[in-house]
Amino acid sequence: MNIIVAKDYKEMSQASSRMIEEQITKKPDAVLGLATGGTPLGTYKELVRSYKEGRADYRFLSTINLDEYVGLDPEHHQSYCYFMNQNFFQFINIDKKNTYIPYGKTEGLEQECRRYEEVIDTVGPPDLQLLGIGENGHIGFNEPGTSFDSETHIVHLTDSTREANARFFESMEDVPTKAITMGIRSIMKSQKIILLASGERKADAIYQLIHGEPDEQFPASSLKNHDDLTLIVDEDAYKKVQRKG
Ligand SMILES: N[C@@H]1[C@@H](O)[C@H](O)[C@@H](COP(=O)(O)O)O[C@@H]1O
Repeated sequence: MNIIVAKDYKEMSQASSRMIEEQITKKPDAVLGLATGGTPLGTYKELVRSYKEGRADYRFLSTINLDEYVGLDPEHHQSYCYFMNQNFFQFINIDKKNTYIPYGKTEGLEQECRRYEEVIDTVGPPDLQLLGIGENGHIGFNEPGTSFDSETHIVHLTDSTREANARFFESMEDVPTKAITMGIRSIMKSQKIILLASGERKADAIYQLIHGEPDEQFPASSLKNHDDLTLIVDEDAYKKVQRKG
């Protein structure tokens, strides 16, 4: 595992966008695995800047997102589809038909999971997967206890994850209770993985990721079995590692 400790959120975002840009420069038709949440927003901002300044071209790029809420229309303001358009896709020259996000509004959820895993296997697997991390160690929406052998599946969100995401909704009742997520095995199919973490809120999770053994009770620890993992964290998220060594 490579670890890059950035001074703050901005430097963390710059370091991750640089790695993504290198990937696209090397392979313009690369496939990127993308994440939502607050953490990667700065990275998307930097990538938009690169496009505007003529340093990045996304014409041939494909993207595969990690997850989506069940029951939300893609146009819903809190859907991850909307998030990606609002924060990234609308500002760059990506071909929208090459952007993949699970469809959460379907009646046939199991079928949607199988379809999505096929997308990962045929369009992807991603050359590079960007990840955030939940305070309880979740990646995508893979909550503690998820099998390391899991592929795309439906999850019941834990109260702690719903609470952490409630800030984006009008009230806690509006936060969906289920989501479709790439599984741990699906995520591990990527060639390279970058995991981002910022802020003291993530310090315990980063400590456990670095020092713990792979354990299904802490989903991010599965990544320790990947041979090309880079953690990019800011000093606040790295605080506990630094303090305890
Ligand atoms: N499904 C997403 C995850 O992909 C994300 O990593 C996590 C952390 O979010 P944040 O980056 O806002 O802390 O939130 C959600 O649960």
